[in-house]
Amino acid sequence: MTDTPKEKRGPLYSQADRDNMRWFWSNYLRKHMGKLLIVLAMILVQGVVFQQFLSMTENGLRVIFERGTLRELAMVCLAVFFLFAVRGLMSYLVPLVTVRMANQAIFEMRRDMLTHLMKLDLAYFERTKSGEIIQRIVSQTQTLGMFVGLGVANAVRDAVTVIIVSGYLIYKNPILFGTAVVVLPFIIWVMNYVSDRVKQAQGEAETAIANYMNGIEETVTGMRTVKISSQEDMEVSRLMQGTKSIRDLLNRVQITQALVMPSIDLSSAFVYVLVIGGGGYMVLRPEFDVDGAGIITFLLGMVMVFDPARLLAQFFGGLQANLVLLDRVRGLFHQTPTIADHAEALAEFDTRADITLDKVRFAYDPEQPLFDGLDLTFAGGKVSAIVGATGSGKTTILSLLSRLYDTQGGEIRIGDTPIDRLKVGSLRGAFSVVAQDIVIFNASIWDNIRYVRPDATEAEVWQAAEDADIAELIRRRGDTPVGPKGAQLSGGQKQRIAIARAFLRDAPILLLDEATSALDQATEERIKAALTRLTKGKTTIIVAHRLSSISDADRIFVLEGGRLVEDGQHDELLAENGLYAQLYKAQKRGYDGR
Ligand SMILES: Nc1ncnc2c1ncn2[C@@H]1O[C@H](COP(=O)(O)OP(=O)(O)OP(=O)(O)O)[C@@H](O)[C@H]1O
Repeated sequence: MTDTPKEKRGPLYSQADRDNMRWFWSNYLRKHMGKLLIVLAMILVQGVVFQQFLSMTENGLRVIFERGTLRELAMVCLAVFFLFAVRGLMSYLVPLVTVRMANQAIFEMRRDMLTHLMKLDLAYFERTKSGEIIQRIVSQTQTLGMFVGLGVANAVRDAVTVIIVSGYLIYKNPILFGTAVVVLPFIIWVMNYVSDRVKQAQGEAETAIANYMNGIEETVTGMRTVKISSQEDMEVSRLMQGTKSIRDLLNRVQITQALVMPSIDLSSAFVYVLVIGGGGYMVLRPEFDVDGAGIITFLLGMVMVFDPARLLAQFFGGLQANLVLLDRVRGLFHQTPTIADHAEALAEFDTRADITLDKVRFAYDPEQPLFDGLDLTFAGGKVSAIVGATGSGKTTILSLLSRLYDTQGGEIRIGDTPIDRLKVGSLRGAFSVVAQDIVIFNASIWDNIRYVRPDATEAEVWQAAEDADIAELIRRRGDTPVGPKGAQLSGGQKQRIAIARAFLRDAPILLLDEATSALDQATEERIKAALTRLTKGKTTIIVAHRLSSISDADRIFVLEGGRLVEDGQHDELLAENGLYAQLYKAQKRGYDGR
């Protein structure tokens, strides 16, 4: 899973890249236009400082070589010092503004990402690796922020310096400058080559890192299985494959980027030779009217152009990598939820009404439909149970009721209202759920229970904890967090937290999916009385394998391979002598040891 497939190489500055930059600009930067203009002004001052420095140096050299006095020389030195002090001040002020601006942009982008993430369908999280999501929100946004905050500001400063100083050099000696520019096509070619390769390698590196993070997460969270099966060495070698491909990819990115500097150095050496040779020739030939001070200053100017040009070239290499990141980050916003509020969605509905599945069609995998026209009605205010072999679709029915997935045909109604005409929040607010896969956060048991109703009073939380028979454990553990995913708790303790949540939430529709399967008989008996109180007057749907625990349900639905094969009360179903009776007898034999 840590293999990194070779990705298709996209064009440089593609339409998508331009769209992404426009998106970033209009959402996160344009609002800081005022500050950006101030930054630009400061950057212009920095460029002008260099031009002034050149002009003063030329004058200073003439003072030295020709007619100068010590006083004049001192004045030139003072002025140069002043100029660089101004440039230094700007170098401090520019990041002061840009860094805050970029961090604010990243802050807002993360806020938008998290908000958007919460809206996405459950299906998105089932097909997307968590490492990929974490990487987008944590490291890719961070790198982008640093790039925007410092990288772009420096690049603008360097570009301004190159333009102003080049402009000045063209003005002073267009022939010599024209000679120097011959290296430009070579530099552009190198830059394109590097950018192209960086873009592809960066894309592959990001995918490899996402897989890697996911692999580590799987290993760490599955450590119990790893240890019991003595697979530590296999896990190390599996993760080392990812470690290796990241090393190789980063080598590729960075070694390619390292091509930039020597090519610029080579070009600058070429240009300096041209300037010294060509300039020297001009000084020696009277028809050019150029003196030594002019040539030395020109050479100094070229040095001052090449240094920022080098950084600028490096910036364009980095820009490709960051465009890849921007594309990944924005990719999250391209994911759209399908389960969302209808334009005229209702907030109020009769939560005690019957719940009807009417010709429901649903498939996780289009090739293998699970329900193909399922009809059944859960009576409002009564206890219904769904039984059937594993994989027959029991949990899926519960998921469809609360719109964790949408049906692909037919409809589900509460009373007369189809559930997709209700506000998703109102619909889900009507459910208390004890699910099979209980999610426990690394907080105290108390906080874990209160999670489903943060406004509950202390007394209400204690009451729910007492009802679920977990209060004693809370008293013993106090505020100690329960470990990642509740690792320090037993299965039964986790289940009791989930039951306490259902008590605390006290919503009108109760879904219990194998809610007491991990409890010992004595604890189950203790909780059962409280659960019976809880279900009073509520529409309750219970999924259970242990048929003895649902024998007093008002109605039992028996599923087989996504089809409803029987329904009725316990005694009726036994009398029918069908699938339910078979399952019941098989379990009874199992318990009796016969
Ligand atoms: N998120 C999912 N993505 C793809 N397939 C799924 C998903 N969840 C369940 N399935 C498949 O759908 C079928 C029904 O699953 P479901 O969990 O509803 O069965 P169940 O009757 O509740 O089983 P169990 O008694 O084992 O809990 C199974 O074949 C399962 O593999």
